[in-house]
Amino acid sequence: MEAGDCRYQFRIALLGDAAVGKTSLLRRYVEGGPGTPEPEPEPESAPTVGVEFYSRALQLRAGPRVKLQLWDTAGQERFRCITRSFYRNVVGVLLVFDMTNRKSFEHIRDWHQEVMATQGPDKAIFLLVGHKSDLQSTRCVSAEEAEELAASLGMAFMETSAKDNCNVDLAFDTLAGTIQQALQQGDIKLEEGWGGIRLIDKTQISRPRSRKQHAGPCQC
Ligand SMILES: Nc1nc2c(ncn2[C@@H]2O[C@H](COP(=O)(O)OP(=O)(O)OP(=O)(O)O)[C@@H](O)[C@H]2O)c(=O)[nH]1
Repeated sequence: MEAGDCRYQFRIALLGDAAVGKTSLLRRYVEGGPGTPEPEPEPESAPTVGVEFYSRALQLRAGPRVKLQLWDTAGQERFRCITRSFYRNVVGVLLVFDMTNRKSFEHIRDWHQEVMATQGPDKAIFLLVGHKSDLQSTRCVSAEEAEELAASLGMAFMETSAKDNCNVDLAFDTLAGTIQQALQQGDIKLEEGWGGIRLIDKTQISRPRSRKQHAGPCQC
């Protein structure tokens, strides 16, 4: 599906501690869409530097086609000055923790607070993601406590695995569907100068289905 067929662009960011699996989850989603071959495994997983961009077009079940512009942010603290500058212009956020890393779960409230402080309340739609669900034997966060946290922050919770390709499409599709619903109901509005949601110019030349760019070095 070409991005030129899409009516809206939704900007979505993945946030969470370093090494929780944000890049792997995103690559699995972008490269593992319908009709595409299985993604090549990463030769070695290098930490994200600043922010990297991907995109994928999606036909919403009850709505138009949308282009998801997906921002993979670095979890490392030293890149925070770059990643923070992107929060204001997102409409959707996947808050990702590693189910085998308790600290990454405990930091979810901080990540949520970071976005809320930048955006103001009621702007972004969040989804809490417990990642690496294939590692059940070393899991140290229960589904119940993750659901409790999600409910207290007003979002849904989902478990995913990039390794097993479990719930990967469902997580992104659910978030995009919730954004579309909020747009339809007027809970989120298209605003001049805000990049979270954009109407796509139909005269735009179609671009390749996915691409990756680097946002440049940290200026801290
Ligand atoms: N078992 C398992 N390992 C995973 C999964 N997803 C990612 N990993 C591993 O987790 C490690 C970190 O993955 P990344 O995708 O680089 O993590 P990240 O959150 O993007 O890290 P930063 O860029 O530093 O913020 C790598 O060794 C991956 O192979 C998964 O679903 N299951």
